[in-house]
Amino acid sequence: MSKLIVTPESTPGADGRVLAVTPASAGWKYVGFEVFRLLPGQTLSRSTGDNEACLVLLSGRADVRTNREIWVGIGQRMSVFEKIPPYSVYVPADDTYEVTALTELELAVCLAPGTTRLPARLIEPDAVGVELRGSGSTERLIHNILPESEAADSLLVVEVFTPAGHWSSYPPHKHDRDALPDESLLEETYYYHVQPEQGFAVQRVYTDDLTLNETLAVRDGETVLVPKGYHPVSAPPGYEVYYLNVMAGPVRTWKFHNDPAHAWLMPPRK
Ligand SMILES: O=C(O)C[C@@H](O)[C@H](O)C(=O)CO
Repeated sequence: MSKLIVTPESTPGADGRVLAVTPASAGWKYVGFEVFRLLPGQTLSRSTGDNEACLVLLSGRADVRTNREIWVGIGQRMSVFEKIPPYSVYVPADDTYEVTALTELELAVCLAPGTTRLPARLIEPDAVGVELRGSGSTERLIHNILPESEAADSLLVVEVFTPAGHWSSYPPHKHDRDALPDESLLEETYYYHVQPEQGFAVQRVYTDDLTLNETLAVRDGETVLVPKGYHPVSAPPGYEVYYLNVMAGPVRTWKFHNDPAHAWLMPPRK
């Protein structure tokens, strides 16, 4: 198994956690990522410490409380494949959160260093930027949950639906050099769901010199680490692919560089 794939636990821990990526486990500096599966009535309580957090209700409904705020009965979709934007909660560093599941809940906790103390806030579905990107067999649906136009210290969070037989994160691009204004350095995680769930996605992660050159078959519930390099994704015919991306780095901006070999595939800018 590739070191870039993180597999979930088959049984959740006592706190409901099925998957965890930390900077230490990934061998990088900024991005942390966890997935919890909570049963109705189960509560997850955490302090954010030095990190800011974006809690994404992937599926199910919950009450969410922070030090100063409470949101009751949030969440709408019961499967990511309903393809409606999710409810999310931004929690700054030095705060706490308590999530009580009202239904079965799949919760993603996206983490990165918090430097200021922005107020905690609810990100409602209406505030999520919905975008159709690409055309033909590269058309995919994007939900910009926490883009750089919205306040946060480090985190960028986006979810992508790739129809069966389509490609996304395509043409291949990378963001692994702190060389603004041309390119930003962002670590990235990809958390996958596949429908039907026996399917798989294919993701290639490679650098120009091919010292990193992996082609991964990724299953439902797995996470791919993208520490550097280009990282295109393909959804096989018959299998719809969902992923949630978390990105963070020294500067909170997404400036990517296309693989020059394939940049000709980029649609001309209008
Ligand atoms: O365009 C897409 O299909 C999604 C990607 O941009 C993805 O969010 C990513 O690779 C970000 O670097």
